[in-house]
Amino acid sequence: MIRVENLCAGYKELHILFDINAVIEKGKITTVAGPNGSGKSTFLKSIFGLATIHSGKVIFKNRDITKIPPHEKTKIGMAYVPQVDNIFTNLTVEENLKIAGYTLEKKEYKERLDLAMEVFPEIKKKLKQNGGTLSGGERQFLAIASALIKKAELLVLDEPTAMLSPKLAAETLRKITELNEELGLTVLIVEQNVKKALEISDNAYMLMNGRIVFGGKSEELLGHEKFENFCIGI
Ligand SMILES: Nc1ncnc2c1ncn2[C@@H]1O[C@H](COP(=O)(O)OP(=O)(O)OP(=O)(O)O)[C@@H](O)[C@H]1O
Repeated sequence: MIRVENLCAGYKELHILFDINAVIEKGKITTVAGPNGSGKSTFLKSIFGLATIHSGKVIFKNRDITKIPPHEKTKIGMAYVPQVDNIFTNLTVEENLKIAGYTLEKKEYKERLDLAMEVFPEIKKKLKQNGGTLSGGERQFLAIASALIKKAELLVLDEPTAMLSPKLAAETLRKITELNEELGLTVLIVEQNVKKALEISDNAYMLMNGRIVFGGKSEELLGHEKFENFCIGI
């Protein structure tokens, strides 16, 4: 679904990622692991158009999207859910969902809304509540529900369980698996809880100092003799 070719990226003149080559397979969950500051979030931002690409390419569904701005990317099936600032806190839950579906016909919006509420019943109970009053987990759910309404095919999630209790973190990862298995969504995830993320994912990349040091099956990374070494600092 995504092919990243010889990507060098960062922030303005700052270089963070070096010569990244990666494939995000359609219908699979891919985890990006690596120590703090290794460039995981920058990798996601580069794909979504929120970092500076110095050279290389990002191909999405066989189309070169390297220079396409983020709002255009949402229209072609990509959704990026950052850790914070992922919803409109001054609007109600219902208004957030309506904004997500503003380009849809009424009937289609209703169908997408029903689907999103089926996956996230927690949100259905809070439609009239202001987004700002939701818990961290509920905000994640609302952000992902909004992506579902927008008919996202690729969900890019940056630390979706950060600051959640272990129980809610497990529930969030379970929902992500459900979206992948039942709705066929492709998922690219950076997760602080790297072992748990690898357990639900198919493929994995490990970044160190802005370079890929491992790319392959998640189980291979989990069983890698150097895995614990890799993870020092995570
Ligand atoms: N907006 C920005 N402007 C300049 N530098 C940035 C910006 N965002 C991140 N960086 C720098 O880029 C480097 C990589 O950061 P990034 O957030 O991609 O790492 P990470 O692997 O996701 O880290 P963590 O696990 O701690 O979230 C860090 O040195 C960070 O300080």
